[in-house]
Amino acid sequence: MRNLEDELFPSTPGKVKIERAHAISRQFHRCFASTSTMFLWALFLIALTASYLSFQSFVDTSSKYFHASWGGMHWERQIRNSAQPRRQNGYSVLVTGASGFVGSHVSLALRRRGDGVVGLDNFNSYYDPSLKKARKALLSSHSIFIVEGDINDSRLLAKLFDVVPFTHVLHLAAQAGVRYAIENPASYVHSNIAGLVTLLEACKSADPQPAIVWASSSSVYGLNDKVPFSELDRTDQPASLYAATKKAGEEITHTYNHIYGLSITGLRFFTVYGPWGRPDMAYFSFTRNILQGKPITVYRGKDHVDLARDFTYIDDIVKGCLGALDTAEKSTGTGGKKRRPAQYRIYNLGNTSPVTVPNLVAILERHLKVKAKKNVVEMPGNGDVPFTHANISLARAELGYKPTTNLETGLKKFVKWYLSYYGYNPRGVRNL
Ligand SMILES: O=C(O)[C@H]1O[C@H](OP(=O)(O)OP(=O)(O)OC[C@H]2O[C@@H](n3ccc(=O)[nH]c3=O)[C@H](O)[C@@H]2O)[C@H](O)[C@@H](O)[C@H]1O
Repeated sequence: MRNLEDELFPSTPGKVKIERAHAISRQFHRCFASTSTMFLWALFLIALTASYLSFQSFVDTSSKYFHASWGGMHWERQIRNSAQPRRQNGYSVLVTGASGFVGSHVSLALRRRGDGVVGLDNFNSYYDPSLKKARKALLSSHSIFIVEGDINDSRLLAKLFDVVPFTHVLHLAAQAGVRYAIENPASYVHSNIAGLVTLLEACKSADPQPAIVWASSSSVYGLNDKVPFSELDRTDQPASLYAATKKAGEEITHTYNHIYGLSITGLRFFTVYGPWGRPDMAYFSFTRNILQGKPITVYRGKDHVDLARDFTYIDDIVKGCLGALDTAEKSTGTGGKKRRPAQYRIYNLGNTSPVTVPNLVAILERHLKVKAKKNVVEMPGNGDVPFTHANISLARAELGYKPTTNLETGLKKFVKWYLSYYGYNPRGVRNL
């Protein structure tokens, strides 16, 4: 093999001077050419790296701007893990509103029995988001991943269905609260109408289409005075915008069932209460005020008639949700087209034993061992209805729904949780 020295100084005598000069010149050019090629390559690589980095930063920035905190391989892996059932024939359930009161409870129940759960929640500030974050942490400790995002985000929904073939969607994300609709009507339209339609659009296009169980409300019975409320009763007299959006939800879901073959089950929840509940609800805010020695406002109906609610304990509601998921048939559509009629159901999930608001206060006083400072006023015309009372025969027969917790027991459990979560501040309270 010839080495570099042989190349530059050939062994043939006579030609050596000229050839040597040519050889040096050729080699010099070759060397120069290869150095400049290398230099050009280096420049090219630097330019490539720089443009790749700036493209990455553009993607990151736009991803932050357009769809907050989702996307990427790690994120997808978390979604898949969380959705993975841990029992035979288990479900993969997308739970919207998973950091909410009912959503967090049902997610945990599903996970405990071995179903896969992925949560979706926008952590809005309708009430203290730190409570929602605490629920998220609880779910996280049970390996349930919650995506921070909005049901109005169609790209996010499409991505979720792309990553996981969800068998069921438990749709609980909503703008709740009856009286808040006076203050912020647009938020009800945004979540309960537009958000619902966006979610249904994603479900109809998903392959396979999931079966959907979603939260309607006892408020759809509005001003009805025939009790107990049965699913066949009229629901065309809503007393609040909240009720009207839930009623609209029932009609909208019917349309998607009819056109696209989505399997739909609507659950009319009756004033759900319990540990990890919603701070905007009466039993919760009364507890806070009673413990802080602040007055509570108790509404009273016409002719001094007490208001009453069919208060329903969270564990019973969870069983109702599981019963609905377990009896839901598959959706029948594919590629956005219905192949045959799909299941469409609506059930009351109540307790069937209404309690008046003054009685609710008396139970709280007993459990808290503190007397409430009551301020009784005429019910303002802000969306409230005088009473609710569920007929649950249909849910009992078809979902195996059987509530077992009365208000006395349920509030005892709530108070125990409240004191352990928030602690007890005896400043200014008066013992019974
Ligand atoms: O079943 C439902 O579909 C709804 O249930 C719940 O609504 P409501 O039954 O109205 O519960 P909640 O606010 O606890 O008021 C309870 C009672 O206390 C009275 N009430 C209320 C506040 C107050 O300051 N004083 C008072 O007397 C009030 O007049 C009422 O008589 C959910 O919030 C709602 O999101 C929806 O899910």
